[in-house]
Amino acid sequence: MTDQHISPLDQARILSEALPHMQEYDEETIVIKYGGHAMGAEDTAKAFARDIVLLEQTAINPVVVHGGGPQIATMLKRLGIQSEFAAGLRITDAATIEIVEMVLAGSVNKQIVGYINEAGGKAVGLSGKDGNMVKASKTTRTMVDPDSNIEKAVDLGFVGDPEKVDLTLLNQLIGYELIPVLAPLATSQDGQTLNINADTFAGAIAGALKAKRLLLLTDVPGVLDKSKKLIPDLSIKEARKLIADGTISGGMIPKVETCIYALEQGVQGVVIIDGKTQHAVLLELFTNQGTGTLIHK
Ligand SMILES: Nc1ncnc2c1ncn2[C@@H]1O[C@H](COP(=O)(O)OP(=O)(O)O)[C@@H](O)[C@H]1O
Ligand SMILES: CC(=O)N[C@@H](CCC(=O)OP(=O)(O)O)C(=O)O
Repeated sequence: MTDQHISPLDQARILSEALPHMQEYDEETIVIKYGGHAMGAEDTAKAFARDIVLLEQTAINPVVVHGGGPQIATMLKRLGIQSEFAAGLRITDAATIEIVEMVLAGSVNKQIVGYINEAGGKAVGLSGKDGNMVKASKTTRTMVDPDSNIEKAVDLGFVGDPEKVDLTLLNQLIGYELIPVLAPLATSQDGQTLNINADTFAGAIAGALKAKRLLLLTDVPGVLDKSKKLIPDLSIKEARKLIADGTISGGMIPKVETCIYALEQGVQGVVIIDGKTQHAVLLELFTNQGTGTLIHK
């Protein structure tokens, strides 16, 4: 696993340089959202799992929240079920929620758990339904109808916004040095399963845990400007402006909104980074080289 081009002395120096960062995060909780697009290559996914185990080993409490949008899309296509998005959220009917749960809480969740455990960690795969962790209410959104130009309510079906996070189960797991790996599903007050955007879910978990950091791993280097150049840092005000003028669109909107929410809930540092870069998590936390977009107050 060691890089043949780095001398043993340099390896020791690199480890030593990580010490102040390890001390900064000692006993702190860090929420890492692993996006479906970032999960692509097996070697990167395994490197990600190793990074998570390394965090646990250095007395950090990692909590992983994963997505799986592309993986859901592949399964729906295979089954011949059409799927559409409104305001960046999947319109989820009764047939779709079954597949969403099967893919998220089943194959995707168990694969990440498997990789972390293979790397020597003790991951526990759950969804927000377990232990009544996340209660959600059905999402309501309005959109402007292009024909009439009138705002209309869109029925997104079984899609939810987190309302309440119960930390009992998560705190137990963290206390026993187990690594929670969470699929973004929740229960409504009347017991229905709801599909939650994984960024929104990660923000709710990070906010409730008062996490020290929230890392959102995606498939782009961070927030890009109109000429596709990386924006290294962004204030809440600037971020809102970029959403309003359309520079930030699609799946980047819930991501940036999650960052704003998490900051307002007291999470200290929130970044969007490229999860396709090997060891993106270690680079971000244990080196002085921030790689993606830092969003701040
Ligand atoms: N300003 C922007 N900067 C970077 N990405 C953007 C921007 N606006 C829209 N996007 C899109 O957002 C995508 C990331 O969101 P998404 O596909 O939901 O990722 P994930 O699966 O990681 O949650 C990028 O691949 C890109 O196509
Ligand atoms: C309501 C809604 O849109 N839910 C998402 C949940 C998965 C997700 O968010 O995955 P990524 O992070 O990989 O995009 C969906 O069905 O695709």
